Amino acid sequence: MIEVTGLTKRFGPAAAVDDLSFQVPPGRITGFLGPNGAGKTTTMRLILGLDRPTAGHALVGGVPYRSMRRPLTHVGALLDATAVQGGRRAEQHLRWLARSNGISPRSIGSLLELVGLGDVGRKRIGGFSLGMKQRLGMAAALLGDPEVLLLDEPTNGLDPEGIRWTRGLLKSLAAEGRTVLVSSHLMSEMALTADHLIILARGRLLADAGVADLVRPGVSLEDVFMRVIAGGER
Ligand SMILES: Nc1ncnc2c1ncn2[C@@H]1O[C@H](COP(=O)(O)OP(=O)(O)OP(=O)(O)O)[C@@H](O)[C@H]1O
Repeated sequence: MIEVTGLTKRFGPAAAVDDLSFQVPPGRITGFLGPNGAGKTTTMRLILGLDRPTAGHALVGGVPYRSMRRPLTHVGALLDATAVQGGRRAEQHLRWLARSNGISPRSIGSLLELVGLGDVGRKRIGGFSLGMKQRLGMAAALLGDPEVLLLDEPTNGLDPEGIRWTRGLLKSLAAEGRTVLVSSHLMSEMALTADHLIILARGRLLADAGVADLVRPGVSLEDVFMRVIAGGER
C-alpha cells in the first residue's frame, strides 16, 4: 500500500506537486496519468525519498521509504532506466545492487532471463538500447522480490513484444497481491493494463477511479483523459 497525504513540492514559486492525496492499494495495477510536467515523476521521487516534500508525506507499507533498512526488498522502482553506469556489465550492475541491499545474487541469472536479457548479461550497459535498459531496470526493480512496484513509463522504448510482455508481467505481479503504480503516456496500453487510474495535471489530482468506471463502449481512455484534463484546466 502506498499512501500519499497532502503531498506538496515547490521548486521556487511553482508547485510541481500540489496538496496531493491518494492511496494505491495492493492487488491491482494503478495507472498514473497526466500531461507532460503534471508532476508524476516528482510524486514518485517524493515517495522514494529522493526529494524532500515542501509539505505532506508519503508512506509505503505504513513507513517512509527513507526509514527502510533494505528498501529494495520492500519497494522496486524504475524511474530513469538510462541512469546506469555504462561501463558496468548488466550482471555486475544487478550484483552490485543486490550486495548493497543484502539480497542474495542467486536470482540474477533467472531475472535476466525473465526480462529477455539472458544472452547479454556479460555485455556492458553502455551498448544497450533504451528498450534493453528498460528491461534491465525492470530486473533491478524485481531484484528484492518487493511487495510494492513504482514504474515510471516502463514501456518507453520497448518493442511491441516488450510492451505486451510488460503488461503480462504487471498483471501477474498485481495478481500475486503486490502494489503496482505505473505511469504512462500510452492511453491504449493503459486501458489494457490498468485496473485503476490516478490522473494529475499541474500537480493536482483530477481523477481517482476504476478504469471500468471511466471507459465505456464508444468512449476510449484517450477521450476520458482529454476531457478530464480540459476540465482541470478550466
Ligand atoms: N529539480 C527540479 N527543479 C525545478 N523544477 C522541476 C524539477 N523537477 C521537476 N520540476 C518541474 O516540476 C514539474 C513536474 O515535473 P515532472 O517531471 O514531475 O512531471 P511529469 O508528470 O513526470 O512529466 P513527464 O510526463 O513529462 O515526464 C515540471 O514543471 C518540471 O519542470
